[in-house]
Amino acid sequence: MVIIKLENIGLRYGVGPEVLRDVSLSLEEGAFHFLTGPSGAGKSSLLKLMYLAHRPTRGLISLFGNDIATIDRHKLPALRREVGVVFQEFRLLDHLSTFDNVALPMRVANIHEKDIKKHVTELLAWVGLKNHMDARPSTLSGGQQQRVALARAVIKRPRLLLADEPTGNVDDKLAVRLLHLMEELNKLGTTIVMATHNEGLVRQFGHPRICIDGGRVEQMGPLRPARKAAVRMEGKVT
Ligand SMILES: Nc1ncnc2c1ncn2[C@@H]1O[C@H](COP(=O)(O)OP(=O)(O)OP(=O)(O)O)[C@@H](O)[C@H]1O
Repeated sequence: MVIIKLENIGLRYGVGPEVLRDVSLSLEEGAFHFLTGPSGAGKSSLLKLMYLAHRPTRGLISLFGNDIATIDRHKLPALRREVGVVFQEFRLLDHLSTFDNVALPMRVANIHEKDIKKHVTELLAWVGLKNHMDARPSTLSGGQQQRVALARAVIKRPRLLLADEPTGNVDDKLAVRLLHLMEELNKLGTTIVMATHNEGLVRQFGHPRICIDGGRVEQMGPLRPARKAAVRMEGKVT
């Protein structure tokens, strides 16, 4: 199944120049792609389009088989809830603790508190934040906040994960650990697009890349998953 499809997309901010031009791509369920390209190339803009945070100036987007231009606006929040997203600026809620930030998507989905406690505690331990569960995000380091943002994005095991440099603020060892977490999620069926400047990680994990330069997709590896997409299963992420 095609998870997201972009056809001849153009995007401009206000009256500025087009920052994305003639972008067409289609991602199959279970794919894992690195999104690479120089600073200012349009990686964040592309991820925000895929999250439906921006509307394209031209072209078509279809998410989980729904044409975004014609879909009933009331259905958009439900679609977005199937997408996990890590923004460069994290967007954590500072009036909530680390635990409550990560628990939020599960609470919105009315999951039982007992299950929330179990899953959130396990996931925060996995990302090395066991001792910071009660901390407010503003008291954490940049790398710690980034891990909270990633944990929040994956806790409900989204169908699609869009991660904008999710390892940009952590050391290499932790970056590899976070990549392993994303690989586990991918094996369980989540389609992943991860923007990164870290060529070492791209080489080590070897997923095909979507390379963007000057707003154009320059080069792409195979868009189908390298291995058979795993069936979605119940259970925990870690
Ligand atoms: N909100 C905005 N308003 C106007 N222009 C914007 C806005 N956001 C991004 N741009 C412009 O769009 C272009 C692409 O920016 P984008 O942030 O998508 O690049 P990027 O590849 O993610 O860069 P980086 O690797 O530095 O994060 C840049 O020229 C940038 O100045």
